[in-house]
Amino acid sequence: MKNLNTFADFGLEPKVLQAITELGFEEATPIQSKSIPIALTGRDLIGQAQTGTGKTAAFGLPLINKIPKEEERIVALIMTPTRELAIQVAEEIGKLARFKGTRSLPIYGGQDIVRQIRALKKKPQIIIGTPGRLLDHINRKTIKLDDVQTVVLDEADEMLDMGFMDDIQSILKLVPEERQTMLFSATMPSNIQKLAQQFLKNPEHVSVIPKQVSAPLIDQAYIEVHERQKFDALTRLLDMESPELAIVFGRTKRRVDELSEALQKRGYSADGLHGDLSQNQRDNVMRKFRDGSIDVLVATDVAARGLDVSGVTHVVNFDLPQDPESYVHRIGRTGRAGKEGAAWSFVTPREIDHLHFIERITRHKIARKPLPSIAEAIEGKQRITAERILELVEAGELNEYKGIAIQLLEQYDSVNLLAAAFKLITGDKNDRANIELTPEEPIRVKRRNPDIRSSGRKPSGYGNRGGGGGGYRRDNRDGGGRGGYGNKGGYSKDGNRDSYRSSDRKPRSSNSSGDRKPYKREDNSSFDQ
Ligand SMILES: Nc1ncnc2c1ncn2[C@@H]1O[C@H](COP(=O)(O)OP(=O)(O)OP(=O)(O)O)[C@@H](O)[C@H]1O
Ligand SMILES: [Mg+2]
Repeated sequence: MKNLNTFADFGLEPKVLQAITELGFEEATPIQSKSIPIALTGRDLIGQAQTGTGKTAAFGLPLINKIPKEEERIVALIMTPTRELAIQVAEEIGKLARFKGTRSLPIYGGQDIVRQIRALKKKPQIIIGTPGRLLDHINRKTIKLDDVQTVVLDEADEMLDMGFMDDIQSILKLVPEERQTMLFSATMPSNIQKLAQQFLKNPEHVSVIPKQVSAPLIDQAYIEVHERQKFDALTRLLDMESPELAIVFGRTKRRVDELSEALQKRGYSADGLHGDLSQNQRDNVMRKFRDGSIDVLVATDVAARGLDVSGVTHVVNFDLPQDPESYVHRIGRTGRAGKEGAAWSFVTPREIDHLHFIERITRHKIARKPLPSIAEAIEGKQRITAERILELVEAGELNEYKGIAIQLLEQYDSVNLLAAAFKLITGDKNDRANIELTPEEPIRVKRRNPDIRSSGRKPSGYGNRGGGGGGYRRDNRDGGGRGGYGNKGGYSKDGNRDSYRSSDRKPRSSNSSGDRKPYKREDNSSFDQ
């Protein structure tokens, strides 16, 4: 995150600078130093920068700076694709606005609407919301957008994707034409340009994506496994690597449920997140993950975009994602704000082509690593246990336990005693717990025209992706993750984005069989700058 600019260079108000200092931001990140001056002029903006590089503050700071304290109307609107992201962005805005006192409010589906209406009476200046619930309030006339001067679409490519398009159009129609509109994401498929033409006026493009689109501090690896080996591979990996916090992505809701239950059975502190849970459950899981009371979050793509949880050292793609974008965003939950991270993907033999496709589009070679051995897993567990024991020794406060230790040491030698203690702590009583996951179909890329190559820096791909065949059986998916090729969608209107079969869904394609329309990335430049 090296940059020449300090925040003081932008002419931000002292109270805004004070918040920045308080948060410990020393230098502006490249996307911040490039986009803040432009955003402050009021120009429209399309901002692209790698995951975890501070895009939230890049749009948040100019907003906060611009809004007069005495403003009583809603003058800014930020839209996000998921509820968790709306909550998080609202929190970050809240921190940045702490000294200035700018009032912001998250508005998302699943939360008591009466409570939201009450909060809206306190005259927030910035609303951060998911499209469905925003529309709900607009229809009830509890939110009025007549005075909105700035609109931000966070995760713009996701937001502008088909599932949300109609809602966003309806919302933006109600915002005065004389406004500033900004789009941000780490990935900007080229079709976003066309969509941006509808919503933006002569936007400035700010891109700080170097050659590779995924964040540079993420060590990316894959393990070739058969479907039935995946669970053991995961537990060995978790044991070997002992992550501080890990996010494990599964393809469907059923997968996430089964996997988080199986991990719990084996003694891991894990829980699942997907769109079929109640908002209360979702909030609880996120709270537990953020405060470290669970170490492993198992999630569908609902957690792929934007989430910023410090301490996430590992991301595991238990199932490969369909889209390279999704891969970039999923692994971007680690390696944030200058920290390092590790991303592991499980790839079944039939998915190797798909992995190469992801490599090609993201312009990054993913290293192949062997399946961790049982010995490595045991060694990892012992290492982490030893570290924890030593931490306890350093911390002292062991008086209550010293009596028994002394007694035992009178009878047995210390090596045997410690070894037995290790066996007790690390030996898995539940190793034999019978775990059977419902198998998922492999993701398959239909053979593409062999002529297709990267031309210059343009990756090949989307336009030629197979639409027919392959994919997974949709009925089998239990509504999780993304649709097959023809249907990237999977949002309900309230940002509950993986509830695929929500009744209010507007599927893009009426075909439900293998003959789906290919997911339309107009050309191949999805990671173009
Ligand atoms: N200038 C800065 N210096 C240090 N840390 C920063 C700075 N700006 C932002 N951060 C922190 O970096 C983390 C990542 O920021 P943020 O969530 O905005 O990333 P992002 O670019 O939006 O990522 P994603 O594409 O995944 O949404 C946050 O914890 C944020 O507080
Ligand atoms: Mg973000």
